[in-house]
Amino acid sequence: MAMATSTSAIPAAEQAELIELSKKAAAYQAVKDHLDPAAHRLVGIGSGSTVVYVVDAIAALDRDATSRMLFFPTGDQSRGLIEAAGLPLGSVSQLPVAAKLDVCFDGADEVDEDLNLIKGGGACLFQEKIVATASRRFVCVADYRKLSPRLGTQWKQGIPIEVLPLAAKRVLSELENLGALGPQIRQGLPKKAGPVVTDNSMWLIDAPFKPLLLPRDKANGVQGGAGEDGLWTVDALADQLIRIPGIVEHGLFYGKNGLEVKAGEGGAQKPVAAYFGMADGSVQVRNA
Ligand SMILES: O=C(CO)[C@H](O)[C@H](O)COP(=O)(O)O
Repeated sequence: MAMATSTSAIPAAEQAELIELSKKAAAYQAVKDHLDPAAHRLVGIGSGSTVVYVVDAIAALDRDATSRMLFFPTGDQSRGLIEAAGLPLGSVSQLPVAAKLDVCFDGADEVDEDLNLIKGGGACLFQEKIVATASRRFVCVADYRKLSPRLGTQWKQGIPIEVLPLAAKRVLSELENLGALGPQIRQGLPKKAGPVVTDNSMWLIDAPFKPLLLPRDKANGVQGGAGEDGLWTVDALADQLIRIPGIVEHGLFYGKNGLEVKAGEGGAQKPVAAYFGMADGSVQVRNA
């Protein structure tokens, strides 16, 4: 089982620099391996700090090729990145349902052994899910801190859940009933007083759960998985969350990836590959 490399003995400033370098390495490698300038036309651009390097890597490619492409953002931040890089801007609202993006690149807060993800730490997840499911291939870019055996092991602040503001309190109780450990409405302080408001004018709840199981854990005799004692498999919890009235979308990306769905079948949320920049400067790739 691959584990995050420990850097705890390194001074904070050096650690921050290592993290930036690792994000950059992952992003450049992912773009090199998965964006085909000769063939690809429609490209999704996710949100977060690692995606900044994805856009840098794309902007450094041959302009004749990238000017023939359209780049689809997952929110206000990525729209700004695409525009600042002078790349052609698309809009998912104008993309026919039958049309697929060739590839999309996005970050994650945590990635498990089966490439299930937690996303939404940067308050974007709903449009990210739309873009991921609209793409043939979703490629995840991250640094070594995101590598995890099971979701909820490294990322302790909880699963980000986008909610309709008027339903937020009811959703908090429903989450507690499912076993969430102290779910909270995300607050904007120190930069904004009151709840964080998403690009879709919603609020966010961060809902910590015990680490989420994979189907094989149950087969291997681990108890729980369907909510018993607050223990869930990723799929069972994700299916349960989306049934709660007031939850617009949650930050679990799970189920199938773009290579697993049949032609005409949609709904692939998982990446086909995840690129992790490591503390030693290398890039580790987890393929589906
Ligand atoms: O889901 C996201 C935004 O809501 C990001 O992809 C996720 O938070 C990772 O961000 P970063 O690349 O800054 O670590």
